[in-house]
Amino acid sequence: MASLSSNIVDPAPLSGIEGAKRLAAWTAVDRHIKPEHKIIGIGSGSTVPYVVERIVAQGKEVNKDRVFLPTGFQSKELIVKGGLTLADIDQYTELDVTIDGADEVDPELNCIKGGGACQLREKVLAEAAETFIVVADYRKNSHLLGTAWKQGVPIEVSPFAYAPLLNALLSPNKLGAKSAKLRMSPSGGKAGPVVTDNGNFVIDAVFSESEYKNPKEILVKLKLVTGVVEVGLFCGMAKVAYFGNEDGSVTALFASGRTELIGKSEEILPAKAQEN
Ligand SMILES: O=C[C@H](O)[C@H](O)[C@H](O)COP(=O)(O)O
Repeated sequence: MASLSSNIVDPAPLSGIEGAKRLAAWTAVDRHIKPEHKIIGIGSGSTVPYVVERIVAQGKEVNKDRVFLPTGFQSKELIVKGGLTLADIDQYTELDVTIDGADEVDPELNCIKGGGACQLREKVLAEAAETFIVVADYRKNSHLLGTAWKQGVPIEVSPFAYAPLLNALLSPNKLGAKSAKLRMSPSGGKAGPVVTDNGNFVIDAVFSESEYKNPKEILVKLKLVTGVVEVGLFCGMAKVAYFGNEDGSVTALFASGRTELIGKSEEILPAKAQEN
């Protein structure tokens, strides 16, 4: 198998949270995007640009035979601007690898996703991939969902069904969320609710600690509600989650329960070399 590291050029160093995101993203790309991988899913959020950056750095030669599937408008832009070949799930129904960010990840690799309202397409590309990898900074590495990400589970809902869903979430004898609200556009944006890439609304619902201990149960009960398009709980999907740490190391959590601490720099940031 050809090595890719000789094509990789180091950009300017980054520190803090951004540095941690980049470490996680680069480690995931170095370990999981190999020359034989031709159909690749690109997730959404602020960590994923570093994924694309590292893939682009693998060079034109290896990327010319690959196609990249986006999970939304943002990743589509990243793919196009990176000079990579854009494709869609209706052309390629089976992917080699999908790499995506997460809002929070528990020790069993259950994830809350959808902080950027992309969970539907993200889940489709995660499910269709042979390998689904999560990348995040250390703040997302959590012992229990709902402790680091407090704004709730993002639920994409058909606009027609949002009011009854909100009512059911807030009713103790129905879905019994602790709180739930329709996600609104931030001030200065469009007045009114956030509208997803699929034309739907998002409700963020907070659940109790005991419920977060069984995220799959929350997922199943929400998915049975008519009008719910997708729930931002990814259970039993990721093979590995990489968390960039403040000290320049990366923690890898595997679906098997194994944890690996990947040491600083040399392995992760290969020496400057020639780009194609
Ligand atoms: O809808 C958005 C996605 O699920 C993101 O992957 C998630 O919000 C994590 O984003 P970030 O990398 O910005 O923390």
